[in-house]
Amino acid sequence: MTTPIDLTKLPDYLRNQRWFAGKAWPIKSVSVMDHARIELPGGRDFTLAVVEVLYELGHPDRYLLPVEGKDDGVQDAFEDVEVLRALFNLIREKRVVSSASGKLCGEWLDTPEGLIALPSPLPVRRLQVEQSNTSVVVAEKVILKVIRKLEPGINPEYEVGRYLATKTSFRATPTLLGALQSEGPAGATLAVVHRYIPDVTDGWRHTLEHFRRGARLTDTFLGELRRLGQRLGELHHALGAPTDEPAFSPEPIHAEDLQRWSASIVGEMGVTLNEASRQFPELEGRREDLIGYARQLAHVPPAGQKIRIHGDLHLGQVLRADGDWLIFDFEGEPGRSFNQRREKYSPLRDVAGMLRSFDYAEATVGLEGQADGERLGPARKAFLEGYRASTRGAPFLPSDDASFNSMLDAFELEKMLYEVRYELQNRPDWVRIPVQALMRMEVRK
Ligand SMILES: Nc1ncnc2c1ncn2[C@@H]1O[C@H](COP(=O)(O)OP(=O)(O)O)[C@@H](O)[C@H]1O
Ligand SMILES: O=P(O)(O)O[C@H]1O[C@H](CO)[C@@H](O[C@H]2O[C@H](CO)[C@@H](O)[C@H](O)[C@H]2O)[C@H](O)[C@H]1O
Repeated sequence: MTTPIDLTKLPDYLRNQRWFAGKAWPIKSVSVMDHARIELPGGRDFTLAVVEVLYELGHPDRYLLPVEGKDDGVQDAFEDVEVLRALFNLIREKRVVSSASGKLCGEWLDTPEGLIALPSPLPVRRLQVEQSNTSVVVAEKVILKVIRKLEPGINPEYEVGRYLATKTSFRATPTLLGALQSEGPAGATLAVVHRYIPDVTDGWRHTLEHFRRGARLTDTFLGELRRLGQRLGELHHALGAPTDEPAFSPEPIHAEDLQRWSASIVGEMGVTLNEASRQFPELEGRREDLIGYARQLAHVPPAGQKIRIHGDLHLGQVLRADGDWLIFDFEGEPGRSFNQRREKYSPLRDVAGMLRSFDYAEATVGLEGQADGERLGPARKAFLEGYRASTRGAPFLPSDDASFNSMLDAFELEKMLYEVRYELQNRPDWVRIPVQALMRMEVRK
């Protein structure tokens, strides 16, 4: 199978794409790992290729490259909605297409939600949001997300979505309906399909709206945050239930886990403070206290379970629809490998992620000029009340408050360090938000 891709043009082409994450590094070479030709109506076709980008330094990256057969250079085939429609049909019809070194497999789940009636011809519209992937809404009922930057291994968004849809009754999420997988040496999840939720707003925008209203949060909004905590508790019950699927079966937290997590936070602290303290020298003065904080985790009496978790929970990962919350995007933290993201952890890591998000919301309205008020404390309290009420007695949590709080503090610290690294790389103007949180952190007695 020959590919119509002109490899000499690819480095320049890639550097000009919004979704290409390697803009800062000189490219050594680009090669096609696998490619498949997919037919379109009217005798046309397009090529779906997996390309590997080698840099002069560092690890190679893989990208999904959809190209239409043009002579005048590389043309992104996703500009053509017919191409996205064809990909969706491939998934919906569970088709298998041979590729140069493997195959592409469309998968549609045999669940009640999968029995969705769709009109013909299929109306397809692009999602009007800034994103690194490419999403389209099909018939206002489903959303197809084609993934641009590919990671080898099992994609947790697919794996967790599939598990929730087929093995649990948790439905406070846009249900996974299907996926496109490539099999062979370039094996990866290329696309996922979920139920589309109309008229949603994300939790980040919704929370900012409330934080902007004044010094105090309304009882109604605090009730909503209690409900958010409850929904997270329900997610953890679903992910923490006994199962014979090894990837999801809960495991006891041992002293070695706590020591490993503690050591990992100490290691991340070293890397993060070295990177950040050039810009924020005041952080150096906090290094010892913060290390002490991370070390406390190693001395928590082992209790509770490690389970699969959301892994990157924040207000942007929850949707508000019909007066309730949906939790979505189970991809995990983009800075970690799929294998790291698929590890089991204490569910308190998700709780910590959401608590950090309230701090971001408070800092954001502060930067906008909103006067200090009584927002952050009550928001945290309401969310934690909801979470604790729905997880009372759950085997995945430590039963005593002291352990619960020490673990939560350590995971909040871990998230702050991650955020410093994330912001340094992506939004330098925002680094001060997690840096100020690190400066404020107090050791709980
Ligand atoms: N099932 C859905 N229903 C409605 N809107 C959605 C759904 N999934 C995602 N969105 C919207 O699309 C945006 C981007 O989705 P996301 O899966 O986070 O893409 P990416 O991984 O490319 O950032 C979300 O912030 C949300 O506004
Ligand atoms: O791309 P993802 O949504 O998976 O997550 C990454 O980007 C997030 C920013 O969009 C980042 O979240 C941080 O900023 C949020 C406000 O924009 C805030 O609500 C979060 O608490 C804060 O962590 C996330 O960490 C990163 O993984």
